[in-house]
This record gives sequence, C-alpha cells and structure tokens, in this order.
Amino acid sequence: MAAWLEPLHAQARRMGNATLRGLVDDDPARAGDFSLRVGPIHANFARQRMDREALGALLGVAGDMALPVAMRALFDGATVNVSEQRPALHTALRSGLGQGEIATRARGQARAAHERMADSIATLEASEVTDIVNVGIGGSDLGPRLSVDALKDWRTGRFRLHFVGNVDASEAGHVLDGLDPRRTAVVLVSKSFGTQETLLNGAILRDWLGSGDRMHAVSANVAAAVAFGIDPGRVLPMWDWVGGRYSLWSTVGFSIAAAIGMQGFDGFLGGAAEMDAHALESPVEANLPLRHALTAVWNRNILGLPTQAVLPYDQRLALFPAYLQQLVMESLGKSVRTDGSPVATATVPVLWGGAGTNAQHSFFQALHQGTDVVPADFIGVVHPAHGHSGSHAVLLANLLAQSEALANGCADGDPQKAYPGNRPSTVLLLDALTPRSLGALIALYEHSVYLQATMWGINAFDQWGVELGKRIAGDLLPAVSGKGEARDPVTRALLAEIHGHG
Ligand SMILES: O=P(O)(O)OC[C@H]1O[C@](O)(CO)[C@@H](O)[C@@H]1O
Repeated sequence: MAAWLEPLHAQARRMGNATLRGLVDDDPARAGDFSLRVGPIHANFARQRMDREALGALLGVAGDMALPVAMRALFDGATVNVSEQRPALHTALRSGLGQGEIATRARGQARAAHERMADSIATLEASEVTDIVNVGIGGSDLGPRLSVDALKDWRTGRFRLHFVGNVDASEAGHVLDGLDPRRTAVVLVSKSFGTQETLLNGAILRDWLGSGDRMHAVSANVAAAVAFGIDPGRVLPMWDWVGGRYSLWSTVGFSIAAAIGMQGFDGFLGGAAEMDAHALESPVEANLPLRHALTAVWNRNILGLPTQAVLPYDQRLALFPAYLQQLVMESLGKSVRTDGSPVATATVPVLWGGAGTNAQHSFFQALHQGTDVVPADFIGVVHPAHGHSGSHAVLLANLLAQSEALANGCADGDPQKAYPGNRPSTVLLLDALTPRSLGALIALYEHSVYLQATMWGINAFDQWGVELGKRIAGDLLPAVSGKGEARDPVTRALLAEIHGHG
C-alpha cells in the first residue's frame, strides 16, 4: 500500500461505523461548512463519508504531496505527459495564468488559431450554409457533441449542428439523410489525422459533398489534412501540447463556436478560465477541484468503492456522463506509474451515469439497494431556461430527495423494503446552464482528474491502452473481408459464423 494512504486509512478506522446521518446530525454546521462556491457553481460535500478530522488529514496529504506545486507545473507547461514527452496545456487555450516561455508560446498559437476559427465561422455565416457536420471521434467528438447539446438554449440558430463519430456508416447515413450537400459544411476534426473512423467517415462526407469548398479540418497534422484534399486555408491548427480529451477549448470546439457564436464560445472559455484561476490560486482548504479529487481518492482508495456515478438532473447534460467517461477513464485508467513501476493503489473507478429523473426509473434501484455502494455526483441547475416552474421544482425535489435517500436510508421491518443508506454523494449546483457555467464545470472535472493522477503517480495525458485493439483490428481486416485467416481460434470461430451468414 502507498505510504501516503496510511494516515487516511487510520482516519477511516477511527471513524469506525460513523454514518452519514450521524455525521450530519452530530455536526450542525457541517451541512454548510462542507460546501464551496466557485463563480456559478456551488458544491456540497456534506454527504461524503468523512468527518472534519478525516478531511483535515486529506488536506494534509494534498499539502505533503505538493499538489498546488503540481498544478502550477501543469499551467506552466511542464512535461506532465511523460511517456510522450509533452506538456498538457489546455489551460493555455483559455487563461493567461501559465508562466514562462512554453505557456506563453502556446497562448500565442491558441490566440492566432482562435482568430482563424472566428474568420472561418464568419465566412460560413455569410454563406448559404445551413448545416454543419462535425466528423470526429473520442476527444474530437464528445466535448463538442456535449457542449452543443448542453447549450441548446444559447444557440444563435444560424446553423444546425450534426455529429458523425462511429465507423458504423449507419450514423453518417442517418445524419446525411435530409441534408442538402450544397448547404452543408463539414468539419473533419482529428488531432492525429490518422484515426481510421474519422478518415473513413471523412471520405464518405467528401464524396457526398462533391466539392471540397465546404470541407474544413482541425488537426495537428496539417500536411495529412491537406493530402486528404482539404484546402490549406480551411485547415485550422491544433497542437501536440493539448490532449484530445482536453481539446474542446481549441479549434476542436469549431462546432460549439458555430452553434453558440464566438461571443458564446468566449463565455465558455471564460468560465473555464475562472475555474483555472481558482484551481491555481485558492488555498487547499477552499479549492474545489482539489476537494473533488480528494473525495474521489477517499472513495476509491480508502472506502474501496469501485465505481462512480454522475447524475445530471438536467436533460441538456444527458451526454455529460459519456463525455466524462473519456475524460476520467482514458486519463486515469492506468496501472503503472509515470516511471513504469506498478501502482501501489487502485486507480480509476468505472464511471457511469445518466440523466435524472429518467435514471431513477432504470438503475437507481441498484444505487439504493444493490450490494455495491456507488458514490454519486448529482448535478443540478437552479434556474432553468424554460418557464415551467412546476416541472423544475419537481426535478430539483427529485435530485435533493435521491441524495437524501441514499445518505439516510430508511429502516423497515420488511428487509425487501429497507434502505441501508450511508451511500455518499456530492451535489453540484449550477446557477444556470450557460456557456460560462458549463466551461467552469468541465474545467472542474479536468483539474480533479489531473490531481487524482498526480496523487496516484500516473500520467493523465496518454492512452496507450487503446492501441492494441486498433492494431489487432488492422491485422484482422483481411480475414474479415474473406482474404485471410485469423490466428486466434476464438476469433476464427466467430469469423466462420460471420462468413456463414455472408
Ligand atoms: O483526434 P484524433 O487524433 O482523431 O483522435 C481521436 C481519439 O482517439 C484517441 O486517441 C484514442 O481513442 C483519443 O484519445 C482521441 O480523442
């Protein structure tokens, strides 16, 4: 076991069987004291299974591990992505807090690309284009897809936005169905410009458009985009210093900016910048991303909870769990430390979730009475963008009720009807769902992920685990197409079945 976890385990032992209900009842100030506010986000951690002393120990660990120093290193462009020898400067895309030459240069590149993106969007706005299709996958899809969906109340209405990610061509087919190629622009987003799915979908879209005039690209590999047939004037740059899953703040956010306008996009960046300043400058005891990260580590390593649920009580945030699955699980799904040695702690929890109240009618049964305790992040929005105050009151009442029910449980003489309770959750309340608050919310999770990775000694910015499957798929392609044999016997048997139906 990692030595830094020992005092935390000692805290858990001291707390013994303390329950959430007991913690709140015995400490009347806890409900308010265990909360933090940053700009448009209020966070309440009172229903996490730690008392003040345990929290103090966690904050002590944060200091001992020099987490504030690690945060400064991130902003200043230290080589935090060790296996690829790169910085991870997503903060330079939205705030001016990074010091030194590397961060300054990145900011300059980001500013210039941002201006070019604004010009491209202005040109499209002045054209006859009515629809824009974002073609990309993973980080080149999930962030833009989430943000365009979440900010639907902020859309200018100038364009309809569409997304094609899956190599399953039925997605492209269904998206293109009903679109007019003469009034549609395509933006091919791929940091590497080597992602098979995106290149195949890009080729489908290129053929469908019949002209390269409305084909745009975003890539760190400009030469490959040009070789693909995209006019160099329509290729917007990104860089190896920004990770794909951290890239929606860059030109990768083209579709977001097209949807909500450059002013809206700047508000989105501004919200993230607000969280950046807070993450970098606020003391450990008042630092929201740090508290979020310490809570995650406590739940994973001290309480041994293997999964984490994210439960947005806002239909506009329904894609947030899917977005976070990449951010969290691609970043933290590691078993070796940055030096290659095995980790001495459990790392990434399985992240899952869905929008309330719908999820209450699907998997909440397991949250309340299943044998695994699942910590949850509830995300609510105080002011809706619609006028149906009655519905919104019901939505918020359900959010509050679920967090309360999970924590307090309910005894019953009939064991089928008893709720064990003592199930932890955090409640995040956004004043309203705006570009600013969404930017701040995403940046909160980004920083939390980085801090968790720092505590575990792992690299949050590489993803070698996705390569093997890609390689095997490449090797298997001839066999799937009936031009070869698979080596693996199970795969061979499955191919026989597939071909038997051919
Ligand atoms: O933007 P690209 O280079 O097409 O990559 C898409 C995605 O593929 C991955 O490299 C691996 O799944 C992700 O990290 C990335 O966001």
